[in-house]
Amino acid sequence: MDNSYNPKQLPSKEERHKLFGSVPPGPRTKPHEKEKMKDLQNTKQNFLFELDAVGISNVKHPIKITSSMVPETQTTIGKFYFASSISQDSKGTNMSRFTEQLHHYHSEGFTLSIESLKQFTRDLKERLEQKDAEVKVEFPWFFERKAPYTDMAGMNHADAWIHVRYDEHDHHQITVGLSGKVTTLCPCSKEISEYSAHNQRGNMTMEVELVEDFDERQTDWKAMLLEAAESNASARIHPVLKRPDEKMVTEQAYENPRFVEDMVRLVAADLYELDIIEKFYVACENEESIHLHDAIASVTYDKRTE
Ligand SMILES: Nc1nc2c(ncn2[C@@H]2O[C@H](COP(=O)(O)OP(=O)(O)OP(=O)(O)O)[C@@H](O)[C@H]2O)c(=O)[nH]1
Repeated sequence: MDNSYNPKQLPSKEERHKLFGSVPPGPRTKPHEKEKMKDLQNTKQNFLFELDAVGISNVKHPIKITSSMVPETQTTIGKFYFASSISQDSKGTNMSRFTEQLHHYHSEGFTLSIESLKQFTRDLKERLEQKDAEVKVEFPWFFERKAPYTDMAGMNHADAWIHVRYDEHDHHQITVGLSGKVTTLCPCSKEISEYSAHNQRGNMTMEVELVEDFDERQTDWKAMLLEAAESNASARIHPVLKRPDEKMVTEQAYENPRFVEDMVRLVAADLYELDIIEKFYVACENEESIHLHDAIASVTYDKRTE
């Protein structure tokens, strides 16, 4: 064992790297210049199958979003998925072009919206030289919430996502979603007990396909989905509650008991009534306070099949 190194007189960084296994660079025989490099991705040959989606996922990037609720603008973290189909005769896609375009949009001060993602997918299709392109972005959305009696405010959040697909016929398919928490009070427990009723935190997930000409300036889809979930729950979730507020939400929950089945049906009815929605999926997952397991229910409905 070589104990000649004294921690108080460390070897140089280069020597330390050698100590831990770094070796000198090997001979460089392949070209450095882009134009001399082999372009495997663009090899044309019969590669057996056309692919539905080729791209990159899990791309975290700061994004600017707007809202009809306070705060009206905010910077949050988007997690992106980018893809396009590729033909049978194409070996691969040029993956650097996805993040290249994202950075370009970012440096131009882009605000994430359905409209900007429609443009983004059109540009992406061109940049990739493919027949379609899609982008999905998930992000935490923050909104101010006031207590029902004292009006004391705090910040709540929900997880939101937008998925825009641009196809070869120049059409956009727009899907948006929101996952947020509500309070639910058990109707069965209320019915059978002499006192009280157990309640839980319910996680509502709504994913809807919007009409192609949906206008975000008329409707904030995040606020719309949040309202569909919260207005049908036993009570809303609040960051700040003083005693008069706590009394109000407790009584409100007791007056509006909900099973998971009730939640998804009531939210489905609200979404059904909105003309801007063509198809919806609604799910409720209750973190039961009297069990270790959760209670779940979901419904999918496509108005176009009527
Ligand atoms: N197609 C493909 N590329 C990959 C894969 N894994 C890594 N890469 C990427 O290959 C990339 C090289 O990017 P390209 O966009 O093809 O580079 P390029 O040909 O110099 O770019 P252009 O000038 O846009 O044609 C790097 O960004 C790697 O991330 C893979 O499984 N498939």
